[in-house]
Amino acid sequence: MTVPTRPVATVGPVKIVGTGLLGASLGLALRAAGVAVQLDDASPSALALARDIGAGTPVESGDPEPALVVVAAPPDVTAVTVLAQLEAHPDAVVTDVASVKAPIVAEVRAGGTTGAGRYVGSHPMAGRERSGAAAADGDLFAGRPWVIVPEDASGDAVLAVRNLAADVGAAPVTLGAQEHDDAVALVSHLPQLAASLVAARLRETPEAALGLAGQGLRDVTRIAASDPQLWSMILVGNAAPVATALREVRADLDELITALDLAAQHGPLTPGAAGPLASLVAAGNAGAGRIPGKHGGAPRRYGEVTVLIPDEPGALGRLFSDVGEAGVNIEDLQLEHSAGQKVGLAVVSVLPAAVAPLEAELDRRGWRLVAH
Ligand SMILES: NC(=O)C1=CN([C@@H]2O[C@H](COP(=O)(O)OP(=O)(O)OC[C@H]3O[C@@H](n4cnc5c(N)ncnc54)[C@H](O)[C@@H]3O)[C@@H](O)[C@H]2O)C=CC1
Ligand SMILES: O=C(O)C(=O)Cc1ccc(O)cc1
Repeated sequence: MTVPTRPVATVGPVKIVGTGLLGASLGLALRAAGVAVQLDDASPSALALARDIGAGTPVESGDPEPALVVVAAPPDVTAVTVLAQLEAHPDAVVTDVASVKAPIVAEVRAGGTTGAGRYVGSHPMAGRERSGAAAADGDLFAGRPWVIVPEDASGDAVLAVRNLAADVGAAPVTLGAQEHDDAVALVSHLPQLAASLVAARLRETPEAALGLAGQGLRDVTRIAASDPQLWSMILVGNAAPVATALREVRADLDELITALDLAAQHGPLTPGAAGPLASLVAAGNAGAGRIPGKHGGAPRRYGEVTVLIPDEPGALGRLFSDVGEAGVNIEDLQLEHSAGQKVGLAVVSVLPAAVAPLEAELDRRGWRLVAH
């Protein structure tokens, strides 16, 4: 049995319906906190995988009634699943974690259930570009905001969902449903489309050009690997705010294209060519500087140590063993290797406090470190 490491306010059992990335990550986090977790999924194989990674136990008839049900299914089936769970568990609080809130809150309300006061919409602002329990991570929610949308819910129901968020290390933030959807259009949905738009241009880019790609392209396109089906549901679910954001981008794009056409036709020093470009890059500086955590805001979860890896058998194994002997745990690893290069880069994510000692130890052992 998992031994809880800190006091937990969540009263179990917690039933998780939808045991993919979000559901299984939540199950892992709750199990680690010592809370009983029941799992349910429309897909038997998804359910079995979540069970096998330790996210909880598949629900069975005769199980104790859950105190809290978390619906972590795709957005298009979320409202109907919430309504079914409110009916199936008349004393339970029911929440969901879908990435859009206004249409789901409206559909639950329109469902005419007597249990609407037990429903609290929510959205952990934590995820990744992969789906399914295989990508689950019990630390996914640590330090991340978790939006709570009380609307018509009772105070007790809201408290249960706030406790859930806090117990898995997230920071509860209260918002109205539309307020949430307007905000995520800008901070989550527009970035997804921007990444996809840039990455889509690469389909026919010559390989020789792709071989020149550096960290900039990788940074901008990381989330282009997201699940198309999930994201199409999210985007149509938040259509009006996303369309508004895209129109604003289109106005900026039109200005940039006009300036570039001027430069292309009349030379780079043509009046009116450079100004709009500099303005846009400066506006980007100002916007990026406001992102919490990037420049002096909330701390990042991990620090990074970047090491040059010679392209020879066993080099990576040697690095792992040296990191292990330095007493440091590798939290994540990214490998960058350009075609035809004799070296690659290993970006090793470690706890922030381990960065400096690890760099010193790897340097002492002869590794070439790359400064950020
Ligand atoms: N992927 C991400 O980064 C984030 C996703 N979300 C939200 O979390 C929810 C789940 O997303 P993921 O875990 O990424 O998706 P996923 O694809 O990894 O998992 C979804 C699971 O729901 C199951 N499912 C589908 N229909 C069902 C139904 N009718 N009843 C029960 N289970 C059903 C699927 O079999 C699958 O196992 C979505 O609503 C999404 O908007 C929220 C924050 C981040
Ligand atoms: O990977 C990232 O940077 C994310 O921001 C993940 C994410 C995806 C979807 C959400 O609804 C919330 C968070």
